[in-house]
Amino acid sequence: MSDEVDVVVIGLGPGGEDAAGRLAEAGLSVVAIESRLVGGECPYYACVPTKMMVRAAGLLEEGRRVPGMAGSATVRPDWAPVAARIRDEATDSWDDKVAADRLTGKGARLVRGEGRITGPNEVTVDGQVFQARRGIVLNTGTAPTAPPIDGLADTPFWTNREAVQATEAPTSLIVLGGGVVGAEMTQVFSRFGTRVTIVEAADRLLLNEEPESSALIRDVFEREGIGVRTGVNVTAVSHDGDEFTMRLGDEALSAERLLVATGRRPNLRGLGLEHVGLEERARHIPVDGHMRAADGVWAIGDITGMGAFTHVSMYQAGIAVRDILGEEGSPAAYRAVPRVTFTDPEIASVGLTEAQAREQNLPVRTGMARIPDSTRGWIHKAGNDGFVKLVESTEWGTLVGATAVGPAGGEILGFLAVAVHTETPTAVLREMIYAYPTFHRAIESALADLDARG
Ligand SMILES: Cc1cc2nc3c(=O)[nH]c(=O)nc-3n(C[C@H](O)[C@H](O)[C@H](O)COP(=O)(O)OP(=O)(O)OC[C@H]3O[C@@H](n4cnc5c(N)ncnc54)[C@H](O)[C@@H]3O)c2cc1C
Ligand SMILES: NC(=O)c1ccc[n+]([C@@H]2O[C@H](COP(=O)([O-])OP(=O)(O)OC[C@H]3O[C@@H](n4cnc5c(N)ncnc54)[C@H](O)[C@@H]3O)[C@@H](O)[C@H]2O)c1
Repeated sequence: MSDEVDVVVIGLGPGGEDAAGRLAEAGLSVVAIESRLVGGECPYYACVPTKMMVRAAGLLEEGRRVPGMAGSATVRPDWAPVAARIRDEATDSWDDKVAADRLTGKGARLVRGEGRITGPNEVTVDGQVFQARRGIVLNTGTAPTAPPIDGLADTPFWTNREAVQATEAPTSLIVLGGGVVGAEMTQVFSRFGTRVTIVEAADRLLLNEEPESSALIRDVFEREGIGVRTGVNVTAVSHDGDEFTMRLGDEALSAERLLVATGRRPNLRGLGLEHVGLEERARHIPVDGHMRAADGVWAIGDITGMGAFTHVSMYQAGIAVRDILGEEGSPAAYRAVPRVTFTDPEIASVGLTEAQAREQNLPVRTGMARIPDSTRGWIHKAGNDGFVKLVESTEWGTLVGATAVGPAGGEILGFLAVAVHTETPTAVLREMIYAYPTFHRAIESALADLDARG
Protein backbone atom coordinates (compact mmCIF):
# COMPACT_ATOMS: atom_id res chain seq x y z
CA MET A 1 0.00 0.00 0.00
CA SER A 2 1.41 3.41 -0.87
CA ASP A 3 0.29 7.01 -0.29
CA GLU A 4 -0.03 9.21 -3.34
CA VAL A 5 1.05 12.82 -2.88
CA ASP A 6 2.19 15.66 -5.13
CA VAL A 7 5.72 16.19 -3.82
CA VAL A 8 8.09 14.40 -1.44
CA VAL A 9 10.93 16.46 0.01
CA ILE A 10 13.80 14.37 1.41
CA GLY A 11 15.96 16.28 3.90
CA LEU A 12 14.81 19.50 5.51
CA GLY A 13 17.79 21.81 5.50
CA PRO A 14 16.94 25.52 5.19
CA GLY A 15 15.99 25.15 1.51
CA GLY A 16 14.05 21.91 1.91
CA GLU A 17 12.03 23.25 4.82
CA ASP A 18 11.27 26.40 2.86
CA ALA A 19 10.34 24.51 -0.33
CA ALA A 20 8.09 22.05 1.51
CA GLY A 21 6.26 24.90 3.26
CA ARG A 22 5.84 26.97 0.12
CA LEU A 23 4.61 24.05 -1.98
CA ALA A 24 2.10 23.14 0.72
CA GLU A 25 0.92 26.75 0.96
CA ALA A 26 0.43 26.69 -2.81
CA GLY A 27 -2.06 23.88 -2.30
CA LEU A 28 0.03 20.81 -3.15
CA SER A 29 0.05 17.73 -0.95
CA VAL A 30 3.58 17.57 0.43
CA VAL A 31 5.37 14.94 2.48
CA ALA A 32 8.51 16.33 4.12
CA ILE A 33 10.98 13.77 5.43
CA GLU A 34 13.67 14.54 8.01
CA SER A 35 15.91 12.12 9.89
CA ARG A 36 17.36 14.61 12.39
CA LEU A 37 16.12 18.17 12.96
CA VAL A 38 13.77 20.24 10.82
CA GLY A 39 15.83 23.15 9.46
CA GLY A 40 19.03 21.15 9.06
CA GLU A 41 22.56 22.04 10.10
CA CYS A 42 22.28 25.84 9.96
CA PRO A 43 19.99 26.66 12.90
CA TYR A 44 21.20 23.91 15.24
CA TYR A 45 24.90 23.27 14.58
CA ALA A 46 26.16 25.85 12.13
CA CYS A 47 25.31 29.43 11.10
CA VAL A 48 23.12 30.51 13.98
CA PRO A 49 24.87 29.13 17.07
CA THR A 50 28.33 29.86 15.65
CA LYS A 51 27.38 33.45 14.92
CA MET A 52 26.16 33.78 18.52
CA MET A 53 29.64 32.61 19.51
CA VAL A 54 31.22 35.12 17.12
CA ARG A 55 29.06 37.94 18.50
CA ALA A 56 30.12 37.14 22.07
CA ALA A 57 33.80 36.90 21.11
CA GLY A 58 33.51 40.23 19.29
CA LEU A 59 32.12 41.90 22.41
CA LEU A 60 35.10 40.67 24.41
CA GLU A 61 37.54 42.01 21.84
CA GLU A 62 35.81 45.38 21.68
CA GLY A 63 36.15 45.56 25.48
CA ARG A 64 39.87 44.86 25.16
CA ARG A 65 40.12 47.74 22.66
CA VAL A 66 38.82 50.29 25.16
CA PRO A 67 42.24 51.18 26.69
CA GLY A 68 43.89 53.96 24.71
CA MET A 69 40.62 54.74 22.95
CA ALA A 70 37.93 55.27 25.59
CA GLY A 71 39.17 54.74 29.13
CA SER A 72 39.68 51.44 30.85
CA ALA A 73 37.82 48.15 30.87
CA THR A 74 38.28 44.82 32.53
CA VAL A 75 37.18 41.90 30.41
CA ARG A 76 36.57 38.53 32.07
CA PRO A 77 35.35 35.97 29.54
CA ASP A 78 32.62 33.60 30.64
CA TRP A 79 31.30 30.94 28.29
CA ALA A 80 28.18 30.27 30.40
CA PRO A 81 25.98 32.96 28.77
CA VAL A 82 27.07 31.79 25.31
CA ALA A 83 26.19 28.18 26.09
CA ALA A 84 22.88 29.29 27.62
CA ARG A 85 21.98 31.50 24.67
CA ILE A 86 22.71 28.68 22.21
CA ARG A 87 20.50 26.34 24.22
CA ASP A 88 17.67 28.72 25.11
CA GLU A 89 17.44 31.11 22.18
CA ALA A 90 18.97 29.35 19.17
CA THR A 91 18.28 25.64 19.42
CA ASP A 92 15.76 24.97 22.23
CA SER A 93 18.40 22.48 23.39
CA TRP A 94 18.39 20.89 19.94
CA ASP A 95 14.62 20.42 19.88
CA ASP A 96 12.94 21.30 16.58
CA LYS A 97 9.33 21.49 17.77
CA VAL A 98 8.98 25.15 16.75
CA ALA A 99 10.26 24.47 13.23
CA ALA A 100 8.20 21.29 12.89
CA ASP A 101 5.03 23.11 13.96
CA ARG A 102 5.83 25.97 11.57
CA LEU A 103 6.11 23.48 8.72
CA THR A 104 3.01 21.46 9.50
CA GLY A 105 1.18 24.76 10.11
CA LYS A 106 1.74 25.50 6.43
CA GLY A 107 0.05 22.25 5.51
CA ALA A 108 2.99 19.91 4.87
CA ARG A 109 3.00 16.43 6.40
CA LEU A 110 6.20 15.82 8.38
CA VAL A 111 7.51 12.27 8.40
CA ARG A 112 10.52 11.51 10.58
CA GLY A 113 13.07 8.98 9.38
CA GLU A 114 15.56 8.26 6.58
CA GLY A 115 13.98 8.79 3.18
CA ARG A 116 15.16 6.60 0.32
CA ILE A 117 14.25 6.65 -3.36
CA THR A 118 12.94 3.17 -4.19
CA GLY A 119 11.79 3.75 -7.76
CA PRO A 120 10.94 6.53 -10.17
CA ASN A 121 8.69 8.93 -8.21
CA GLU A 122 8.75 6.59 -5.22
CA VAL A 123 10.19 7.24 -1.76
CA THR A 124 10.20 4.87 1.19
CA VAL A 125 10.64 5.81 4.86
CA ASP A 126 10.69 3.02 7.43
CA GLY A 127 8.42 0.86 5.28
CA GLN A 128 5.99 3.67 4.39
CA VAL A 129 5.88 4.15 0.62
CA PHE A 130 5.01 7.46 -1.04
CA GLN A 131 4.30 7.98 -4.73
CA ALA A 132 5.18 11.53 -5.75
CA ARG A 133 2.96 12.64 -8.64
CA ARG A 134 4.96 15.78 -9.46
CA GLY A 135 8.29 14.76 -8.10
CA ILE A 136 10.92 14.51 -5.41
CA VAL A 137 13.03 17.35 -3.97
CA LEU A 138 16.39 16.37 -2.47
CA ASN A 139 17.92 18.59 0.22
CA THR A 140 19.96 16.13 2.24
CA GLY A 141 22.93 18.43 2.95
CA THR A 142 26.31 17.44 4.27
CA ALA A 143 27.99 15.90 7.32
CA PRO A 144 31.43 16.66 8.75
CA THR A 145 34.28 14.47 7.55
CA ALA A 146 37.59 13.59 9.16
CA PRO A 147 40.74 12.79 7.20
CA PRO A 148 42.23 9.28 7.39
CA ILE A 149 44.97 10.28 9.84
CA ASP A 150 46.48 7.46 11.87
CA GLY A 151 44.65 7.16 15.22
CA LEU A 152 42.26 10.08 14.69
CA ALA A 153 39.07 8.02 14.35
CA ASP A 154 39.67 6.46 17.81
CA THR A 155 39.81 9.81 19.59
CA PRO A 156 36.92 11.88 21.02
CA PHE A 157 37.49 14.81 18.67
CA TRP A 158 34.93 17.57 18.14
CA THR A 159 33.28 18.52 14.90
CA ASN A 160 31.15 21.66 14.59
CA ARG A 161 28.31 19.69 16.17
CA GLU A 162 30.15 19.17 19.47
CA ALA A 163 31.81 22.61 19.42
CA VAL A 164 28.46 24.41 19.49
CA GLN A 165 27.38 22.25 22.44
CA ALA A 166 30.43 23.17 24.55
CA THR A 167 29.46 24.14 28.08
CA GLU A 168 32.85 25.71 28.75
CA ALA A 169 35.75 27.01 26.72
CA PRO A 170 38.60 24.48 26.84
CA THR A 171 41.96 25.55 28.22
CA SER A 172 43.64 24.56 24.97
CA LEU A 173 42.43 23.58 21.52
CA ILE A 174 43.92 22.37 18.27
CA VAL A 175 41.82 23.21 15.23
CA LEU A 176 42.53 20.90 12.30
CA GLY A 177 41.56 22.64 9.04
CA GLY A 178 42.02 26.30 8.24
CA GLY A 179 38.88 26.78 6.16
CA VAL A 180 35.81 28.77 7.15
CA VAL A 181 34.72 26.65 10.12
CA GLY A 182 38.29 26.42 11.41
CA ALA A 183 38.98 30.14 11.12
CA GLU A 184 35.75 31.24 12.80
CA MET A 185 36.03 28.78 15.69
CA THR A 186 39.74 29.45 16.22
CA GLN A 187 39.19 33.13 16.90
CA VAL A 188 36.06 32.58 19.00
CA PHE A 189 37.72 30.19 21.45
CA SER A 190 40.96 32.15 21.54
CA ARG A 191 39.07 35.29 22.54
CA PHE A 192 37.46 33.29 25.37
CA GLY A 193 40.92 32.52 26.76
CA THR A 194 41.57 29.14 25.11
CA ARG A 195 45.13 28.58 23.88
CA VAL A 196 44.49 27.74 20.20
CA THR A 197 46.66 26.38 17.40
CA ILE A 198 45.16 26.12 13.92
CA VAL A 199 46.71 23.49 11.65
CA GLU A 200 46.21 23.63 7.88
CA ALA A 201 47.63 21.31 5.20
CA ALA A 202 47.65 23.96 2.47
CA ASP A 203 50.17 26.77 2.50
CA ARG A 204 47.61 29.34 3.67
CA LEU A 205 44.39 29.72 5.66
CA LEU A 206 41.11 30.33 3.80
CA LEU A 207 42.43 28.78 0.62
CA ASN A 208 39.35 29.74 -1.43
CA GLU A 209 39.78 33.44 -0.71
CA GLU A 210 42.20 36.02 -2.10
CA PRO A 211 45.79 35.44 -0.87
CA GLU A 212 45.66 38.94 0.68
CA SER A 213 42.76 37.75 2.87
CA SER A 214 44.73 34.70 3.96
CA ALA A 215 47.79 36.80 4.81
CA LEU A 216 45.75 39.33 6.77
CA ILE A 217 43.84 36.79 8.84
CA ARG A 218 47.09 35.01 9.67
CA ASP A 219 48.60 38.28 10.80
CA VAL A 220 45.55 39.08 12.97
CA PHE A 221 45.53 35.58 14.48
CA GLU A 222 49.21 35.75 15.34
CA ARG A 223 48.81 39.20 16.88
CA GLU A 224 46.02 37.75 19.05
CA GLY A 225 48.36 34.97 20.23
CA ILE A 226 46.96 32.15 18.10
CA GLY A 227 49.41 29.53 16.81
CA VAL A 228 49.13 29.22 13.02
CA ARG A 229 50.64 26.21 11.27
CA THR A 230 50.22 25.98 7.51
CA GLY A 231 51.70 23.62 4.91
CA VAL A 232 51.97 20.84 7.46
CA ASN A 233 51.31 17.13 7.25
CA VAL A 234 49.60 15.63 10.28
CA THR A 235 50.86 12.07 10.62
CA ALA A 236 49.09 10.80 13.74
CA VAL A 237 46.63 11.78 16.46
CA SER A 238 46.15 10.15 19.85
CA HIS A 239 44.24 10.78 23.08
CA ASP A 240 45.41 9.57 26.48
CA GLY A 241 42.16 10.16 28.35
CA ASP A 242 43.05 13.77 29.18
CA GLU A 243 44.81 15.28 26.22
CA PHE A 244 45.12 15.04 22.47
CA THR A 245 48.54 14.73 20.90
CA MET A 246 48.96 15.57 17.24
CA ARG A 247 52.12 14.56 15.43
CA LEU A 248 53.43 16.75 12.62
CA GLY A 249 56.42 14.64 11.55
CA ASP A 250 59.01 15.01 14.33
CA GLU A 251 57.04 17.66 16.14
CA ALA A 252 54.07 17.19 18.49
CA LEU A 253 51.25 19.50 19.55
CA SER A 254 49.01 18.77 22.50
CA ALA A 255 45.74 20.22 23.73
CA GLU A 256 42.69 19.48 25.84
CA ARG A 257 40.40 19.49 22.80
CA LEU A 258 40.68 18.87 19.08
CA LEU A 259 38.23 20.34 16.59
CA VAL A 260 38.27 18.70 13.17
CA ALA A 261 37.09 21.17 10.53
CA THR A 262 38.47 19.62 7.35
CA GLY A 263 35.39 19.82 5.18
CA ARG A 264 32.14 17.99 4.67
CA ARG A 265 30.72 15.14 2.60
CA PRO A 266 27.33 15.18 0.89
CA ASN A 267 24.65 12.94 2.41
CA LEU A 268 24.03 10.86 -0.72
CA ARG A 269 24.91 7.35 0.39
CA GLY A 270 21.92 5.04 0.71
CA LEU A 271 19.60 7.59 -0.87
CA GLY A 272 18.66 5.24 -3.73
CA LEU A 273 19.90 7.64 -6.40
CA GLU A 274 20.52 4.74 -8.79
CA HIS A 275 16.73 4.43 -9.21
CA VAL A 276 16.68 7.82 -10.94
CA GLY A 277 19.93 7.46 -12.88
CA LEU A 278 22.10 9.46 -10.47
CA GLU A 279 25.40 8.51 -8.86
CA GLU A 280 25.51 8.31 -5.05
CA ARG A 281 29.31 8.27 -4.97
CA ALA A 282 29.52 11.59 -6.82
CA ARG A 283 30.77 14.65 -4.92
CA HIS A 284 27.69 16.59 -5.99
CA ILE A 285 24.38 16.15 -7.77
CA PRO A 286 24.53 18.06 -11.06
CA VAL A 287 21.47 20.26 -11.64
CA ASP A 288 20.28 22.50 -14.45
CA GLY A 289 19.25 26.12 -14.01
CA HIS A 290 15.87 25.05 -12.65
CA MET A 291 17.40 22.68 -10.10
CA ARG A 292 16.31 19.61 -12.07
CA ALA A 293 18.61 16.66 -11.43
CA ALA A 294 16.65 13.94 -13.26
CA ASP A 295 13.17 13.34 -14.54
CA GLY A 296 10.88 14.31 -11.65
CA VAL A 297 13.81 15.01 -9.30
CA TRP A 298 15.01 18.41 -8.10
CA ALA A 299 18.10 18.91 -5.89
CA ILE A 300 18.95 21.97 -3.79
CA GLY A 301 21.47 23.05 -1.18
CA ASP A 302 25.00 21.90 -0.41
CA ILE A 303 24.57 18.67 -2.42
CA THR A 304 24.47 20.67 -5.67
CA GLY A 305 28.01 21.97 -5.13
CA MET A 306 27.10 25.53 -6.10
CA GLY A 307 28.16 27.04 -2.76
CA ALA A 308 27.65 25.49 0.67
CA PHE A 309 25.74 28.40 2.17
CA THR A 310 22.27 28.83 3.59
CA HIS A 311 21.54 31.67 1.18
CA VAL A 312 22.33 29.37 -1.78
CA SER A 313 20.07 26.65 -0.37
CA MET A 314 17.21 29.16 0.04
CA TYR A 315 17.82 30.72 -3.39
CA GLN A 316 17.70 27.33 -5.06
CA ALA A 317 14.57 26.37 -3.10
CA GLY A 318 12.77 29.37 -4.59
CA ILE A 319 13.76 28.34 -8.12
CA ALA A 320 12.75 24.69 -7.59
CA VAL A 321 9.39 25.71 -6.12
CA ARG A 322 8.66 27.92 -9.13
CA ASP A 323 9.58 25.14 -11.51
CA ILE A 324 7.45 22.55 -9.69
CA LEU A 325 4.50 24.94 -9.72
CA GLY A 326 5.03 25.57 -13.43
CA GLU A 327 5.72 29.28 -12.92
CA GLU A 328 7.96 31.39 -15.14
CA GLY A 329 11.25 32.62 -13.73
CA SER A 330 14.91 33.16 -14.49
CA PRO A 331 17.20 30.16 -14.20
CA ALA A 332 19.77 30.11 -11.42
CA ALA A 333 22.74 32.42 -11.91
CA TYR A 334 25.83 32.01 -9.76
CA ARG A 335 28.09 34.83 -10.94
CA ALA A 336 27.48 36.78 -7.74
CA VAL A 337 27.40 34.20 -4.94
CA PRO A 338 28.32 36.14 -1.80
CA ARG A 339 30.26 34.56 1.08
CA VAL A 340 31.28 35.91 4.46
CA THR A 341 33.74 34.38 6.88
CA PHE A 342 32.71 35.80 10.24
CA THR A 343 36.14 36.37 11.69
CA ASP A 344 37.14 39.82 12.92
CA PRO A 345 37.83 41.37 10.48
CA GLU A 346 35.01 39.85 8.43
CA ILE A 347 36.24 38.41 5.15
CA ALA A 348 33.55 38.89 2.57
CA SER A 349 33.72 38.16 -1.12
CA VAL A 350 31.57 37.76 -4.18
CA GLY A 351 32.11 36.27 -7.61
CA LEU A 352 35.58 35.31 -8.78
CA THR A 353 38.89 35.79 -7.04
CA GLU A 354 41.68 37.15 -9.19
CA ALA A 355 43.19 33.67 -9.52
CA GLN A 356 39.85 32.11 -10.49
CA ALA A 357 39.32 34.77 -13.15
CA ARG A 358 42.78 34.17 -14.58
CA GLU A 359 42.20 30.38 -14.56
CA GLN A 360 39.16 31.08 -16.76
CA ASN A 361 41.39 33.11 -19.09
CA LEU A 362 39.45 36.27 -18.34
CA PRO A 363 41.56 39.37 -18.94
CA VAL A 364 41.38 41.17 -15.59
CA ARG A 365 43.02 43.94 -13.63
CA THR A 366 42.72 44.54 -9.90
CA GLY A 367 42.39 47.53 -7.59
CA MET A 368 43.11 47.64 -3.85
CA ALA A 369 42.44 50.06 -1.03
CA ARG A 370 43.46 49.49 2.59
CA ILE A 371 40.86 50.22 5.26
CA PRO A 372 43.42 51.81 7.67
CA ASP A 373 44.26 54.29 4.89
CA SER A 374 40.62 55.37 4.57
CA THR A 375 39.31 58.19 6.76
CA ARG A 376 36.86 55.91 8.52
CA GLY A 377 39.46 53.21 9.08
CA TRP A 378 41.91 55.74 10.51
CA ILE A 379 39.22 57.11 12.85
CA HIS A 380 38.20 53.57 13.86
CA LYS A 381 41.82 52.75 14.79
CA ALA A 382 41.78 49.63 17.01
CA GLY A 383 40.46 46.73 14.96
CA ASN A 384 40.65 48.53 11.63
CA ASP A 385 42.41 45.78 9.65
CA GLY A 386 41.02 45.29 6.19
CA PHE A 387 40.98 46.16 2.52
CA VAL A 388 38.79 46.24 -0.55
CA LYS A 389 40.02 44.36 -3.60
CA LEU A 390 38.24 44.59 -6.93
CA VAL A 391 38.65 42.26 -9.90
CA GLU A 392 37.59 43.98 -13.12
CA SER A 393 37.17 42.39 -16.52
CA THR A 394 39.11 44.66 -18.88
CA GLU A 395 37.04 43.32 -21.75
CA TRP A 396 33.62 44.09 -20.26
CA GLY A 397 34.54 46.97 -17.93
CA THR A 398 32.60 45.34 -15.09
CA LEU A 399 33.52 43.73 -11.79
CA VAL A 400 33.66 39.92 -11.95
CA GLY A 401 34.69 39.61 -8.31
CA ALA A 402 35.38 41.61 -5.19
CA THR A 403 36.53 41.19 -1.60
CA ALA A 404 35.71 43.41 1.36
CA VAL A 405 37.71 42.68 4.49
CA GLY A 406 37.22 44.75 7.60
CA PRO A 407 34.80 45.78 10.31
CA ALA A 408 31.36 45.07 8.79
CA GLY A 409 33.03 43.59 5.67
CA GLY A 410 29.93 41.44 5.15
CA GLU A 411 27.73 44.53 5.03
CA ILE A 412 30.02 46.39 2.61
CA LEU A 413 29.78 43.31 0.41
CA GLY A 414 26.13 44.10 -0.35
CA PHE A 415 27.21 46.97 -2.60
CA LEU A 416 29.78 44.83 -4.39
CA ALA A 417 27.34 41.94 -4.85
CA VAL A 418 24.90 44.28 -6.61
CA ALA A 419 27.71 45.53 -8.86
CA VAL A 420 28.78 41.99 -9.83
CA HIS A 421 25.23 40.65 -10.17
CA THR A 422 23.94 43.51 -12.30
CA GLU A 423 27.21 43.80 -14.26
CA THR A 424 27.23 47.53 -13.64
CA PRO A 425 30.04 49.17 -15.62
CA THR A 426 32.86 50.33 -13.34
CA ALA A 427 32.60 53.66 -15.18
CA VAL A 428 29.14 54.04 -13.61
CA LEU A 429 30.42 52.99 -10.16
CA ARG A 430 32.99 55.80 -10.44
CA GLU A 431 30.22 58.37 -11.03
CA MET A 432 28.53 57.58 -7.72
CA ILE A 433 28.73 59.56 -4.47
CA TYR A 434 30.15 57.57 -1.53
CA ALA A 435 29.14 58.81 1.91
CA TYR A 436 31.91 60.29 4.04
CA PRO A 437 33.37 58.83 6.21
CA THR A 438 32.15 55.27 5.69
CA PHE A 439 34.10 52.04 5.34
CA HIS A 440 32.49 51.46 1.95
CA ARG A 441 34.09 54.66 0.69
CA ALA A 442 37.21 52.52 0.31
CA ILE A 443 35.46 51.07 -2.76
CA GLU A 444 35.89 54.45 -4.48
CA SER A 445 39.63 54.37 -3.70
CA ALA A 446 39.89 50.81 -4.99
CA LEU A 447 38.17 51.89 -8.22
CA ALA A 448 40.74 54.67 -8.59
CA ASP A 449 43.49 52.12 -7.99
CA LEU A 450 42.17 50.01 -10.91
CA ASP A 451 43.03 52.91 -13.18
CA ALA A 452 46.34 53.61 -11.48
CA ARG A 453 47.46 50.06 -12.16
CA GLY A 454 46.30 50.29 -15.77
C1 LIG B 1 30.03 25.47 11.54
C2 LIG B 1 29.31 25.96 10.31
C3 LIG B 1 28.95 27.29 10.20
C4 LIG B 1 28.26 27.73 9.08
N1 LIG B 1 27.96 29.06 8.99
C5 LIG B 1 27.29 29.52 7.90
C6 LIG B 1 26.95 30.89 7.80
O1 LIG B 1 27.26 31.70 8.66
N2 LIG B 1 26.27 31.30 6.70
C7 LIG B 1 25.91 30.42 5.70
O2 LIG B 1 25.28 30.84 4.73
N3 LIG B 1 26.23 29.11 5.78
C8 LIG B 1 26.91 28.64 6.85
N4 LIG B 1 27.22 27.31 6.94
C9 LIG B 1 26.76 26.39 5.87
C10 LIG B 1 25.27 26.04 6.10
O3 LIG B 1 25.11 25.42 7.36
C11 LIG B 1 24.72 25.11 5.01
O4 LIG B 1 25.07 25.59 3.75
C12 LIG B 1 23.21 25.10 5.17
O5 LIG B 1 22.85 24.36 6.32
C13 LIG B 1 22.46 24.58 3.95
O6 LIG B 1 22.54 23.22 3.86
P1 LIG B 1 21.52 22.31 3.09
O7 LIG B 1 20.30 23.09 2.72
O8 LIG B 1 22.22 21.66 1.98
O9 LIG B 1 21.09 21.21 4.16
P2 LIG B 1 21.54 20.88 5.64
O10 LIG B 1 21.43 22.08 6.50
O11 LIG B 1 22.83 20.15 5.62
O12 LIG B 1 20.36 19.89 6.09
C14 LIG B 1 20.11 18.69 5.42
C15 LIG B 1 19.10 17.89 6.24
O13 LIG B 1 18.77 16.69 5.54
C16 LIG B 1 18.62 15.64 6.49
N5 LIG B 1 18.80 14.36 5.78
C17 LIG B 1 19.91 13.90 5.18
N6 LIG B 1 19.66 12.72 4.57
C18 LIG B 1 18.37 12.42 4.82
C19 LIG B 1 17.52 11.35 4.46
N7 LIG B 1 17.94 10.34 3.70
N8 LIG B 1 16.24 11.36 4.89
C20 LIG B 1 15.77 12.38 5.67
N9 LIG B 1 16.54 13.44 6.04
C21 LIG B 1 17.81 13.45 5.60
C22 LIG B 1 19.68 15.93 7.52
O14 LIG B 1 19.35 15.31 8.76
C23 LIG B 1 19.64 17.46 7.60
O15 LIG B 1 18.76 17.89 8.62
C24 LIG B 1 27.92 26.82 8.04
C25 LIG B 1 28.28 25.47 8.14
C26 LIG B 1 28.97 25.04 9.26
C27 LIG B 1 29.34 23.60 9.36
N1 LIG C 1 30.37 31.91 7.33
C1 LIG C 1 29.96 30.98 6.49
O1 LIG C 1 29.23 31.22 5.53
C2 LIG C 1 30.37 29.57 6.73
C3 LIG C 1 30.93 29.19 7.94
C4 LIG C 1 31.34 27.88 8.10
C5 LIG C 1 31.15 26.97 7.08
N2 LIG C 1 30.58 27.36 5.93
C6 LIG C 1 30.42 26.41 4.80
O2 LIG C 1 30.76 25.11 5.22
C7 LIG C 1 31.72 24.56 4.33
C8 LIG C 1 32.62 23.63 5.08
O3 LIG C 1 33.53 24.36 5.91
P1 LIG C 1 34.90 23.71 6.41
O4 LIG C 1 35.69 24.77 7.04
O5 LIG C 1 34.61 22.47 7.16
O6 LIG C 1 35.56 23.21 5.07
P2 LIG C 1 36.54 23.93 4.02
O7 LIG C 1 36.56 23.04 2.84
O8 LIG C 1 36.18 25.36 3.86
O9 LIG C 1 37.97 23.91 4.74
C9 LIG C 1 38.59 22.71 5.12
C10 LIG C 1 40.07 22.96 5.27
O10 LIG C 1 40.65 21.81 5.87
C11 LIG C 1 41.90 21.58 5.24
N3 LIG C 1 42.28 20.18 5.40
C12 LIG C 1 41.72 19.08 4.83
N4 LIG C 1 42.37 17.96 5.24
C13 LIG C 1 43.34 18.37 6.09
C14 LIG C 1 44.33 17.68 6.83
N5 LIG C 1 44.45 16.34 6.78
N6 LIG C 1 45.18 18.40 7.59
C15 LIG C 1 45.06 19.75 7.65
N7 LIG C 1 44.15 20.45 6.96
C16 LIG C 1 43.29 19.76 6.19
C17 LIG C 1 41.65 21.97 3.78
O11 LIG C 1 42.86 22.24 3.11
C18 LIG C 1 40.77 23.19 3.94
O12 LIG C 1 41.52 24.39 4.02
C19 LIG C 1 32.43 25.77 3.75
O13 LIG C 1 32.94 25.49 2.48
C20 LIG C 1 31.36 26.82 3.69
O14 LIG C 1 30.71 26.77 2.44
C21 LIG C 1 30.19 28.64 5.73
